[in-house]
Amino acid sequence: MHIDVKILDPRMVDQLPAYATPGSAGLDLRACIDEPLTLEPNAWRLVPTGIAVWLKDPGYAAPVLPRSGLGHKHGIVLGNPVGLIDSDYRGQLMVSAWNRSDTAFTLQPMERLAQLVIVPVVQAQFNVVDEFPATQRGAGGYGSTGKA
Ligand SMILES: O=c1ccn([C@H]2C[C@H](O)[C@@H](COP(=O)(O)OP(=O)(O)OP(=O)(O)O)O2)c(=O)[nH]1
Ligand SMILES: [Mg+2]
Repeated sequence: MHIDVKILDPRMVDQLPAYATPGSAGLDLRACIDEPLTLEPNAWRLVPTGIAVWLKDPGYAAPVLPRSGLGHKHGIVLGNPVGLIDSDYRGQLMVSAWNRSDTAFTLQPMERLAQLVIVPVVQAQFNVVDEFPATQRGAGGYGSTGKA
């Protein structure tokens, strides 16, 4: 699949999003900031990535997810826990970086901050009905099937 990308920050010219390994699902997004950005405990900031993508086809979308290293080791996750890029969005990809830890963290310019995953999407049509057919689960949830 080919996706149109616009380079909004010249530093991204030779750093286009790329799969780090042949089996990678995520494309790392970089923090296109001019100087180091310190996120105090529980602070969050909207960080530009220097690129825009146009997915174009409503059959695709792109969740923005945290990187596990930053999230687990440093508490740097996303302010909107998962970002979602619509197929018709034409603006710069932005990452809401949230320091959920109790230690300040300094983000370096061009550091890989989050990852973009391109996924298929189904846009549903809704039929309004009065009843659903019975199923084994019914309305059970929240652990209704037990623990073991
Ligand atoms: O982490 C994110 C989340 C969203 N977006 C952009 C792309 C997305 O298509 C658009 C709108 O996002 P969303 O629908 O999640 O936000 P909203 O609060 O519902 O805004 P809107 O009313 O513009 O849809 O913002 C980002 O750049 N980064
Ligand atoms: Mg929206």
